[in-house]
Amino acid sequence: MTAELNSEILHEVFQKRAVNTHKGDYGRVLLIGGNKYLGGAILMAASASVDSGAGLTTVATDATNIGPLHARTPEAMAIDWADTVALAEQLEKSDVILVGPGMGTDEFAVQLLKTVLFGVTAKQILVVDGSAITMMAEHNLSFPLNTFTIATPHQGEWERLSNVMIKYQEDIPEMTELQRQNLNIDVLVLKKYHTQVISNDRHVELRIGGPFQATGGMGDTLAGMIAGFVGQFPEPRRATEAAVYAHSAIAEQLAGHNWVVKPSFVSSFIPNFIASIQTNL
Ligand SMILES: NC(=O)C1=CN([C@@H]2O[C@H](COP(=O)(O)OP(=O)(O)OC[C@H]3O[C@@H](n4cnc5c(N)ncnc54)[C@H](OP(=O)(O)O)[C@@H]3O)[C@@H](O)[C@H]2O)[C@@H](O)CC1
Ligand SMILES: Nc1ncnc2c1ncn2[C@@H]1O[C@H](COP(=O)(O)OP(=O)(O)O)[C@@H](O)[C@H]1O
Ligand SMILES: [Mg+2]
Repeated sequence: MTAELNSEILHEVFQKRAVNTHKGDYGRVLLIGGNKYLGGAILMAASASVDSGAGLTTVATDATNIGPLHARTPEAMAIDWADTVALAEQLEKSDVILVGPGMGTDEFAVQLLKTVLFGVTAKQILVVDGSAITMMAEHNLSFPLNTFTIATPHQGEWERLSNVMIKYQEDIPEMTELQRQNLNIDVLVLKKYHTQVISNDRHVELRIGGPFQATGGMGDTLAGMIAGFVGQFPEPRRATEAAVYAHSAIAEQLAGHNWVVKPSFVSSFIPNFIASIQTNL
């Protein structure tokens, strides 16, 4: 049976920060996404990364999103994703790269995704979400072999990627695991009511959270949290599990007095949530 992902993961992953550290010790995170129409997705991922505690967050996005990003999250840096020189420089120096939120699936986005997939190295961690997953499926692209890769599809995206309808996979966890291996995904975050996190050493299921999270941008926020967590905490499998748990734990707390929990509201409570666990360490 699939084990439950519970709050123990937070105590396992969250670590006190040594006093003599600096921002370079907490992850250089590059977030790639947000076309002219879906800029909000990458803005939400950016605030989630910053609020998670990533040391440095940089966003590569359509030029139209840069002003709004700076107005909303001045802590994040930005480049125009059409600037190939700046993009190559950021791709090289980042520890964690998230690609996909609000990226769209046009020809420019396909080429940009290919640049990322071919450009990432063994020293980096790649998080693939949203439109990037859809493009991987539509264009039969492979996840990179030598880079630790985290994929965060919702059920619709997972069906596209795995080519098997969810209803045939639901009762056979081994089937999902086989697909994960075949696709060369190191951590699969299969998002739904009771999200599953599947990696080579364990398969866990989230049993918190609820329909108050069923609102656009909730997954973009989770993707930014995962990027921020794997950038600063060791062991990316466990850090991903902690992000998945914290994301829904915060939403559940806020749902006590909110009918729907806005994704940006979740982000704004991440520092408070981590501190509340930290004080118990
Ligand atoms: N503010 C912004 O900028 C926002 C930008 N966004 C960005 O938009 C891009 C497209 O992402 P997307 O998820 O919105 O659309 P898409 O890839 O077509 O998938 C939907 C299809 O899958 C199906 N489906 C089945 N199970 C499902 C499940 N558990 N959860 C969800 N869907 C499920 C679903 O079925 P149906 O609803 O018909 O039942 C439907 O057929 C992506 O880059 C994202 O980052 C959004 O985040 C919104 C806010
Ligand atoms: N009914 C629900 N119960 C628990 N979690 C949910 C529910 N509906 C959505 N979520 C969570 O919200 C997030 C939605 O992700 P996604 O569909 O990618 O959103 P978006 O792309 O709009 O940001 C996932 O983490 C998912 O598990
Ligand atoms: Mg999504």
